[in-house]
Amino acid sequence: MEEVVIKAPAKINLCLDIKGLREDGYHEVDMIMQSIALYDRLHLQKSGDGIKISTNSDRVPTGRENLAYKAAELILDEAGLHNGVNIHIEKNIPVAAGLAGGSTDAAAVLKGINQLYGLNFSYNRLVSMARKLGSDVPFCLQGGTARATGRGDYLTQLDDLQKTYLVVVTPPVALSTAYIYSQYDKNPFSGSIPVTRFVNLISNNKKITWEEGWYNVLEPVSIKETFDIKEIKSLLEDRGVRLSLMSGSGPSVFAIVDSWDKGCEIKESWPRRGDFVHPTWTLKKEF
Ligand SMILES: C[C@](O)(CO)[C@H](O)COP(=O)(O)OP(=O)(O)OC[C@H]1O[C@@H](n2ccc(N)nc2=O)[C@H](O)[C@@H]1O
Ligand SMILES: Nc1ncnc2c1ncn2[C@@H]1O[C@H](COP(=O)(O)OP(=O)(O)OP(=O)(O)O)[C@@H](O)[C@H]1O
Repeated sequence: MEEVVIKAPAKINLCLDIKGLREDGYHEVDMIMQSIALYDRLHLQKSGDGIKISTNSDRVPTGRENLAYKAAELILDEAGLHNGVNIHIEKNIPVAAGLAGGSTDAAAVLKGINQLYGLNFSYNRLVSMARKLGSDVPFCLQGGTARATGRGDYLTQLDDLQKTYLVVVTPPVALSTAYIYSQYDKNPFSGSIPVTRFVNLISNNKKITWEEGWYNVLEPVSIKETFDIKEIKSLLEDRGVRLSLMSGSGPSVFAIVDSWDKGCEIKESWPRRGDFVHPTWTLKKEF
């Protein structure tokens, strides 16, 4: 095989709680993650000399800072291979938007190089590489619906949801995950999110029924940084959605809608010109 093309889906956080600060400086989280049908597409090609990144986006670095580059370097090194790879990232996921764009590209590179060079690394071996690359990368490797604890890298796979339609809205502002977590510490959430209850509800119903209490504790922090989030939430609620929530460290906001058509209707009538409005749906797990 000389070339592979891998789809790299975005994720949303259906809820996100923070339990405290860990000794390693990261936050202990408890969240439910969901992969969605909004994809980057990675084209991987064998090459003799080094790792090269190209992309259609002017927001994505093409050097060592790219998480896809780091993933390629790591897996080639673990395999003891001196060969290289050319990676073209067709970027569709908004950047620095709370949708794990970089993390999913990294996960796709691990899978892609495993296939391209026939390395036969086990899933568990890929997970341990994913952990080294970032907290969201292990989830991006498996997809579907999962509870994530620890740094976000300790996963409990949940049953797949029934196909659920969503709309994701991203304003044209980037938020740094590290900055949002650091701001959170100045005013931490005093309550607690009943994540176990939500996990049980999802497992019993195979869908999200949006009872009281679904929340992302980073949302008020990011709202302070950018008023767009509040405006988007109120526009979504005006359009009849039951609940809208910020994903990850933001600024993307998502809402469940009854049908694909409803998502398209929201997109077509969206009044804020600079926003990225994406009707989409939940995905099932990959591994
Ligand atoms: C906000 C989320 O996207 C929710 O899924 C994740 O928690 C962030 O995951 P990520 O982007 O893969 O994060 P990493 O690349 O591991 O870390 C970026 C920075 O975010 C902060 N960070 C991240 C994860 C975590 N559990 N606690 C943290 O405090 C740290 O300052 C870290 O330096
Ligand atoms: N392959 C990549 N795609 C997008 N951004 C990348 C990539 N590699 C490195 N980056 C850098 O990472 C930063 C964060 O981008 P990314 O899209 O991963 O954020 P995010 O979706 O908020 O992440 P998360 O939801 O995991 O916190 C960007 O500002 C960009 O400079």
